Amino acid sequence: MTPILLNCMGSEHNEFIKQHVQVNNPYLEGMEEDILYHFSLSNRTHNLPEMFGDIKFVCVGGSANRMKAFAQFIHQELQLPGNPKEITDICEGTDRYCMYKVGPVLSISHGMGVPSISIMLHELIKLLHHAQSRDVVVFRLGTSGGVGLAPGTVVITDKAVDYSFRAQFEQVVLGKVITRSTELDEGVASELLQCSSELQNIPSVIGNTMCTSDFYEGQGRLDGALCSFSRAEKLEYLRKAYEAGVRNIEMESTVFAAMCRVCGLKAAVICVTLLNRFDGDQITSTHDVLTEYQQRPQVLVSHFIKKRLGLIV
Ligand SMILES: O=P(O)(O)O[C@H]1O[C@H](CO)[C@@H](O)[C@H]1O
Ligand SMILES: O=c1cc[nH]c(=O)[nH]1
Repeated sequence: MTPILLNCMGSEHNEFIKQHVQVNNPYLEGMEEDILYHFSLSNRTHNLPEMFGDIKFVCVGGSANRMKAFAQFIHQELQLPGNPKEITDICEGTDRYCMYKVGPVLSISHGMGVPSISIMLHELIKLLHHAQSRDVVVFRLGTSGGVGLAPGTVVITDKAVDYSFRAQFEQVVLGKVITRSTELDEGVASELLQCSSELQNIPSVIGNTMCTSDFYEGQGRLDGALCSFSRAEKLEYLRKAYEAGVRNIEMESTVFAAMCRVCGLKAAVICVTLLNRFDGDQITSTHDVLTEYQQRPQVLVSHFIKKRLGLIV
């Protein structure tokens, strides 16, 4: 039964709603088969409860290589049997996204930008629903441009905000704009900050994250193929963003927060900053430095998962 239809049916049902993933679409119920096209999976051809029913943590990030590396890393961290190098891509039937399952952890890539992550999230949320997964926490592990922070700082998002610093995501549906809230789970964010204080070399802050639909002009960069503003205008916009609590800029957080929230999934965004945007636009750190920065959100979330699983106190 689709939880959303049970909304007014008493406390037992409310408990069911809290734990399960709530797809928000009455038409799904009547479909004989649901093909998750971009994952190359279907609820008829695959036993989704058997494959994914035990998932408790989903980690998503833009790059396929990063999410494979994360899957191998968490395999080692959880000391699971088998060779982490031999983990296979569940979505190998498509080259849109990659997906690895490591015990109770799912690691998935989502590409760059709101349209790419939103397609992935529709299919992920339906997958978790078909699999009857319960009590799932979803993390976005990403990279970002810092606003007034030293490169390498990990930002745990308080609110995901749009270009006007509003905690909302606008989606055009049938020619009309639908606005959804982008607030994330406060408890998970503070648990993550606590985890960072227990680790060495993961400088972390809680702050707002601005989500844009472009890396260059959309983030106020002066180094794109097009630039329609002055250096002074760029710095003024970043100053206003800083005053509104923005500490980093990336390209997926608002739709990620909005979709997880509507579907009853606890979610967090953890992005490392690659540069301080007050100092420049080009990413000049060496490959090795950038690789180490990108591991920081992974180390933080691994600590969180191990604590939640009771593997460390
Ligand atoms: O590092 P990822 O997760 O891809 O995230 C950030 O990096 C990409 C831009 O380089 C955008 O997708 C942005 O959100
Ligand atoms: O400046 C940056 C760096 C990484 N990702 C972004 O979206 N912006």
